[in-house]
Amino acid sequence: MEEKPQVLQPINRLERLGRSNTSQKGGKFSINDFEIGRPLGKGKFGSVYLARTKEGHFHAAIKVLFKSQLISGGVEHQLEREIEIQSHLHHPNIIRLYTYFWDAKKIYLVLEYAPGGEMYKQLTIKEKFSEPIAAKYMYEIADALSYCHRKNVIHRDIKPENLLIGANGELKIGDFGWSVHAPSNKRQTMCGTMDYLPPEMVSGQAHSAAVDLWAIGVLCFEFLVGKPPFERQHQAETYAAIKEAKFTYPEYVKRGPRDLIGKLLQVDPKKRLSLDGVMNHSWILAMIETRQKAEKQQQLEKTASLRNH
Ligand SMILES: Nc1ncnc2c1ncn2[C@@H]1O[C@H](COP(=O)(O)OP(=O)(O)OP(=O)(O)O)[C@@H](O)[C@H]1O
Repeated sequence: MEEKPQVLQPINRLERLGRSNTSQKGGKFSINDFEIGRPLGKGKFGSVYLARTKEGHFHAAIKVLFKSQLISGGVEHQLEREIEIQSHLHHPNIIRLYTYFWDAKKIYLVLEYAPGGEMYKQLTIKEKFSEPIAAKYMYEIADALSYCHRKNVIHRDIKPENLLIGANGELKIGDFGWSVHAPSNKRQTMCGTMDYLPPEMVSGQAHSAAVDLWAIGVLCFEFLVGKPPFERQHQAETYAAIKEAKFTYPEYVKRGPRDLIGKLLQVDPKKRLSLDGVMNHSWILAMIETRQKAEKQQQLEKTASLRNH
């Protein structure tokens, strides 16, 4: 009997992509189970489309990757790890990977759809976030990473480009391409932006889950200022600044966030504030309370204006 696609089952058993490369078709579903909608974006190895299951009309984002491009880019193992890790993570601030399947040429990842789009785009439009919004995002990412670390998963590539926004405006970690199971003794060379690399990775030393603590310190700064703290004209200058955690705050950054960022951007990984410490930081708690009060007030005003009409 054919599987009904309305309830998407998470992956139970990861089939090696190496093997899938030789099989014509595989997985519980096929692309024929979906109606494909508008493109949501394009990555290095393929495109992402809005989609819904033909049965049950369940919305999802389908990432279509070309096997030939994955192979020529030498990233099959990275994808395999991304699938293996992401399929086991179930958290409100992490994009779910529901399932995947493949045909002769392509691999399809069926992902939770994030209607708010890219965090990076929002930050570009708004230039910088208000303190209550930045603090809410910081709480959410700390909560998601705390869940990952408990499962011995280190993300290693936290930056606005890898974050999406959910239906209720919540932060969602959307990309696990560089994540690993801890502990990782590997020296890693990474491509892309260097702005989020911690001192221990810049120096080519072994690293731990504390790399994610450094990255959310950089993220908090970028949320509030609109650019990362170690951005310099030349890469060598960025490296030098990272190694000494040397950066300055614009005047308008207040004491509360300075305290949090300073406690995360510690050169010694052992000295960095824990994720629990982030979630219980006085500035985060105060900002969340401010936001909740403002939302309550808005709700009251809305109810009152409805009553007056
Ligand atoms: N789950 C999703 N919900 C909504 N939009 C998404 C989702 N996943 C990806 N997108 C959109 O599709 C774009 C491409 O995603 P993809 O993960 O392929 O590439 P990327 O991570 O942005 O780039 P790269 O391939 O260079 O790492 C994203 O930038 C985003 O705009």
